[in-house]
Amino acid sequence: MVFFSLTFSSIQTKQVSLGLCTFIFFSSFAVCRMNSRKSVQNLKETIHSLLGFKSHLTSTWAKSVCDIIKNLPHEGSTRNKNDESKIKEEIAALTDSINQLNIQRRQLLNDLLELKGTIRVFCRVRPLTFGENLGPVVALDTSNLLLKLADNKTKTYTFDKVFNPGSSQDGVFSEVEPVIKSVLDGYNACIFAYGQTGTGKTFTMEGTSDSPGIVPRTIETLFKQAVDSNHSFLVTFSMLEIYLGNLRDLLVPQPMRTTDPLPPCLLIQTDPKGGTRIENLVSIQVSDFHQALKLYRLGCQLRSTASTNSNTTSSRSHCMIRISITCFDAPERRQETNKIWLVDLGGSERVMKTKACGRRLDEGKAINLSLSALGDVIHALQRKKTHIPYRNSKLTQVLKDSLGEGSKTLMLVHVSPKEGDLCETICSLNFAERVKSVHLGHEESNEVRSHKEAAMKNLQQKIEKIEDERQHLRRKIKKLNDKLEELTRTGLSLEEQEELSHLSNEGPPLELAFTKNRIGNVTTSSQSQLPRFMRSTICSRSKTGMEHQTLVGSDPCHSRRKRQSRRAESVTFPVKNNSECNSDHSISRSTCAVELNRKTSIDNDTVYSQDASDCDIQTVVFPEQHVSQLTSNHQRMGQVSHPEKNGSRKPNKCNSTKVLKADQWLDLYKDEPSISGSPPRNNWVLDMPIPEKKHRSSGQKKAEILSNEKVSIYDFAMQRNRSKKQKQAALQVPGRPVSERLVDKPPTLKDLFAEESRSNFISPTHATKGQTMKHQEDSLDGLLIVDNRDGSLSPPDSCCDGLEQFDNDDEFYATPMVQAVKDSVQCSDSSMTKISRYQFSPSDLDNSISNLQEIFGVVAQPSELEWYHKQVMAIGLAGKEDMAAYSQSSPKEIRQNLPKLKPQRSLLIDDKKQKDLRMTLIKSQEITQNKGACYILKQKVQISWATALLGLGFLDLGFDHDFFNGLIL
Ligand SMILES: Nc1ncnc2c1ncn2[C@@H]1O[C@H](COP(=O)(O)OP(=O)(O)OP(=O)(O)O)[C@@H](O)[C@H]1O
Repeated sequence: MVFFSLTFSSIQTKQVSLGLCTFIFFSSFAVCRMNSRKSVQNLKETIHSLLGFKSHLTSTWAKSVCDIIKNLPHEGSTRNKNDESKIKEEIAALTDSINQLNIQRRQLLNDLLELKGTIRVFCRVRPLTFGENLGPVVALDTSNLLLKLADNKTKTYTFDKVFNPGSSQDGVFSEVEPVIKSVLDGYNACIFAYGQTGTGKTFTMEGTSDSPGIVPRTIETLFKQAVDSNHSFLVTFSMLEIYLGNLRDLLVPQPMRTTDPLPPCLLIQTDPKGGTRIENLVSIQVSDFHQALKLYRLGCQLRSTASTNSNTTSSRSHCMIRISITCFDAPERRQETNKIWLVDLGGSERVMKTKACGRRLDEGKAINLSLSALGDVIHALQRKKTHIPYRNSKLTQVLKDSLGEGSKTLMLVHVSPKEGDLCETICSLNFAERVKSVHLGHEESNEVRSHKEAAMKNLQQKIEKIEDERQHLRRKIKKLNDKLEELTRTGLSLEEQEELSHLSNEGPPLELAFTKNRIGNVTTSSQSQLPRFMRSTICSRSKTGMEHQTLVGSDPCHSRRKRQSRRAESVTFPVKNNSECNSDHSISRSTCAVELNRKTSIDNDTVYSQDASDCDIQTVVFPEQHVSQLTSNHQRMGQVSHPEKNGSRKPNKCNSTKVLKADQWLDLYKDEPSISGSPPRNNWVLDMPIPEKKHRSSGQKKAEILSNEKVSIYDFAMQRNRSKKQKQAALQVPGRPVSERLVDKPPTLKDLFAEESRSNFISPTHATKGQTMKHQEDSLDGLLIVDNRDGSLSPPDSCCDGLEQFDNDDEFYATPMVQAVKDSVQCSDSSMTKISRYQFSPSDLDNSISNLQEIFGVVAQPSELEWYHKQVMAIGLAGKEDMAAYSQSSPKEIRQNLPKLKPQRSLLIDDKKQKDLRMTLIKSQEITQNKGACYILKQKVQISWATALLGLGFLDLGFDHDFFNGLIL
């Protein structure tokens, strides 16, 4: 009545009309409700007459009225309850049937896989690339591969499946899929990509954005199957690599500075049940395909790759993805928790062929060793040997519980079609032969094989039939669930619902309005569809219970904060949460990552605390050992875990589970370029320690090298997909002992010499306690040398390591020498210019020395300057014209002509001084006796000289040639 009078008090006609209509409507509805079903039927006419009465009252209006009716408090109807219980019974019966079908399907699938073999080997031939000719590998049919050997000989290999070069990713995955399905049935599984480097292992596993590989497809299939299976699963994702025999977590952010703590080592442990556990490996709970894919891409970016002769983005490690699945409400599964490993093995390579050296060689050797260990293990398993050599490599240790009995193993051997790769192809195929079920000498007869194939086909058909039935039942259950939802939400019986939905058939279907409410991206609420004056106030809302009913009906664990859009978009899969995830536990052991992203983390805390009541909480499972460390981080981040609010969910069995949203984990990488696209692969590795420019003693140097070694695997860690700018910034971090270098730019001999010179060099002004400056009057003609503690002698400066020609001049200068002078006397750049001018001007030695003295005053001793000068002149013996003249001569002629060389402009010194110079140099060689810095100096000069001559075509002039002898003669 209040409403009525308020409405009538309105002056506007329209509102009066609406109010009148509403009044009439409510009255009629009340009467209808009182007069039971018949009255409800009359409602339609009543509303239609009202619509006729006021033509501007549209179907939307009618629908709004329907909404109100639906949300009116409904007096307990027994009919309702009967409907509900009937539907529930039906659903239960159908679920039971599905479960029965699941058991049947599981059994059939297992029989099928047993028939196929628990260890299966596929072979995939890479397509020819541009410029490659047809090679010796021919895929005869779907199970035979022909290899053309020398002398017209051929060999046929038989595999469970052969994929020719034209095979698609779809085709490959269809063969892999049964194994993935068996994972949901509780079996452990391993899928390997094996083969020579550059044959397409990563292509098969990772794929491209256009044709995704096995890993993304597996993740998708797992989630799809999980939804279909009618059970709730907890899925966790981990990713690691085995690089040079070390395990590295690919989901943990890398420390950016040396002061950042290193993540704890990954340790392989065996639990009492014989299962393998990797201590400290991060395991992130994922609730849908997209989250898992993001983590996968993140891991791919951190993987170690490098450019090799065979592949520009060669994987230098074994990349291993672990997806663990736990299901608490399916006792018929083989085990409660099981896992699948997806392994992109490092490429096998013949180091002789790849000509790898240094780290590439070590990587190649480590990969080959572990591959051979893997071959041994699978071979032993096939032969059912009593001893399985799991312990021979980290790879087989990690996979121990996923390779044996009750596990499915799939090996995809990749071969190259190239002629030049024949040897590697034979090696790969022999490896495949070794691990496959059907061994030479035990080949099945054609009859047995055809019988087996028929049986497999039969099983396959049965499975497909069951799949269809399941789908049909699932659709039925879905319909019933929808009906049930409507019942509980509206309180109307099924018949009444039908009536009402019929009423609103002029506008959008009634269901749509509610669906829109549930699908958060259309944020329209039922309220917004009402005429404004009919919308409930805050007080009236609580009375009608409209919102409450809507929320509860649509999503039992919906947050009160109404963040519908996010949920509706992301949650497609029932995920269990861990009730024991309480605030005792914390977030991350990667303190460095937390530190680096502290701000982000704190920001996220707020979001997290809101989200905790939602169903889509993601979990990071950490090992117990790090609880204390995690706790501190957790407290720092201010995150609190909330126990699961959904009572139907079972308690978590992981004691050491902490709660963190996967999104937050990904946020730790927010500074990295987008991880949403296909992971770009680049060639950055931390390859070599870059020495600092300061002068160090050999002791200091050793200490630094040792400390660098302590950085362990993180020296080599990839910081992929970073912009050049970021890399440079990283290089400039003070105190950083290691830095990144491009693999395709190895340090040159010159770099190494320059580095060695710098590290050996001790200027007179920088001589430390252990070193004394001696003036060797008698032997070295006034040369100032450094007497090192170990008895070796060093000149005050190491000499140049090459000659350089100035653009505007016609002379060769030893520029590093000039730099050395600059370093030792600590002169400014302007003085430097003067040095070069004076030192190489056509003046005599005395002039030069006096000029130099003039520049440096007391800082540099005359003898020191003289020493520099003499050396520079010795190196600058040959001018450009002479070089050109000698380009026509033989080495012998050059050797003979060297003494006749006219002194260059910088060698205008008198006979006595020339003699002194020669004496100095000769004595220098004698005294150092081919060791120490003088010897290195001599070698460098020889190298410089030889380089120059080699450049002119005198290739037979080696390093042994005594350049100084040539001078004396
Ligand atoms: N089936 C295929 N279809 C199209 N391209 C392929 C196929 N197989 C391989 N490739 C291409 O060959 C190149 C090398 O492949 P990939 O990097 O996957 O080799 P790999 O075996 O993983 O090498 P490595 O062991 O050195 O990491 C890539 O450019 C890849 O796209």
